[in-house]
Amino acid sequence: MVEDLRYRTIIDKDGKEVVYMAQQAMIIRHAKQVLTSQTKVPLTGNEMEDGLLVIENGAVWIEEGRIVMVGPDTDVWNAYEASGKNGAKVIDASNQIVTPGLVDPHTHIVFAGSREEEFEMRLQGAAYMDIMNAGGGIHSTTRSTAAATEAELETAARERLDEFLRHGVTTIEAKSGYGLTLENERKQLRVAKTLDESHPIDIVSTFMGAHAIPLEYKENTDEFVRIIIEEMIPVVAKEGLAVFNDVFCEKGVFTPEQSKRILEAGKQYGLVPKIHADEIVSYGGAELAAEVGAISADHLLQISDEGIEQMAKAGVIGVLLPATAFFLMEPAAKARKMIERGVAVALSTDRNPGSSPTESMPFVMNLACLTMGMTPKEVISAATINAAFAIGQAEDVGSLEAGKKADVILWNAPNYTYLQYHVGVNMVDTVIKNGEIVVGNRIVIQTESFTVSEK
Ligand SMILES: N=CN[C@@H](CCC(=O)O)C(=O)O
Ligand SMILES: [Zn+2]
Repeated sequence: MVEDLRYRTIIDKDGKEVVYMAQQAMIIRHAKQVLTSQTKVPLTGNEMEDGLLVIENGAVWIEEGRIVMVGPDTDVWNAYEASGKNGAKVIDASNQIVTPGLVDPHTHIVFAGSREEEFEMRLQGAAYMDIMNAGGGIHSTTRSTAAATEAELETAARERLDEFLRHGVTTIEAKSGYGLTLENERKQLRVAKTLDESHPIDIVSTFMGAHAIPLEYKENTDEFVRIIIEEMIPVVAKEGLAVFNDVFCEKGVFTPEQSKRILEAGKQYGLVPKIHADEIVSYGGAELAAEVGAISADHLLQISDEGIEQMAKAGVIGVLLPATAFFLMEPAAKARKMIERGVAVALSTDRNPGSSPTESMPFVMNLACLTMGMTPKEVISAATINAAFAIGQAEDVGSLEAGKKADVILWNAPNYTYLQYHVGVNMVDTVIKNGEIVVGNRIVIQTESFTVSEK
């Protein structure tokens, strides 16, 4: 059957299919507030607060999947009328706020199984690392992922992506790391690639063969490091399966010295370093991130003062994962200290089956305020533009600026503070990806005779 490109089918919140007519322009009008930023570099210090622009009674003009103009409603509407065009689909956002599509810069979404039994063990006092060292944790998910077919992994990850989308995320990073053999790492990365090509969410892939030391290499960890460097990285890079190379630099996993070798080897093949740093103990991961020129260092629950200084100096983005700290019942990262000392902070779910089984960036944003003392404005900067910088996508996403992808979220909230204050609910009303409504069932006012009909 030939697809009729004049029509688009979307799934509304009740799971009902709605058909609407696709057309060139879309204008979101009368938003209570449009939140965006305009910057060529990650926002740091006071700029995380002041760099977030609040346009009262704002509008966004979209054409062919890109943003044409953002500003006060009258300015945008006058410019549209002056352009001599008509036929735009107009969305009334008068009870809503509008933000860029959220960016999640740290996820592990391609895996099989779940680990609720470990959750129960932890509730009874077991430690996350002890469970892993006893052959559970990451090893347990590695076993279930090895047993799953590519199609099964794709189905499971697609459901997670749908949940992300319903929570306002339009771009994510996805790591491998539940393979730990070349074949199984490639399997995960191929699934991420397929999903990037077939799901509305854009996916940027990270190779993370250095996620755990397989049990059979426990006594000879350097041999596994050699395999990653000599056998995995060259193939993954050659096949174009990843942009970034990540290491779990942690006591009992990869030492800073091994992590450095793996990250430097990735650089030789064009893979940009990222690091899981200072999560459980202070281990020099932040300092290493600065030394190797990592784009980001993530977790940072136990970062040292020296690590903060060096990350700020080297321009390494700190990706903070407050849902992970919350779920592991650990003290939150010191976001205030990092922001005050000049580290650009981004936020992420860290979606994975062991330490953060959530697809909700709004929940992460709530936690960032409540457990790390970030302000509502800082939180939006961290979940949009700084998150986009943390995965090298800021030229295209992370803010509502002319020329960028039209990834836009309409929230059922009267102002940006309410978004953080109304805790634990999903206030996403509409998700627009590349100029198309992909979540939501909007009342659309037509400026011409276009129709919206239900199947
Ligand atoms: N800490 C290391 N890796 C993941 C958890 C992976 C898992 O437990 O399955 C993280 O970022 O939290
Ligand atoms: Zn992680």
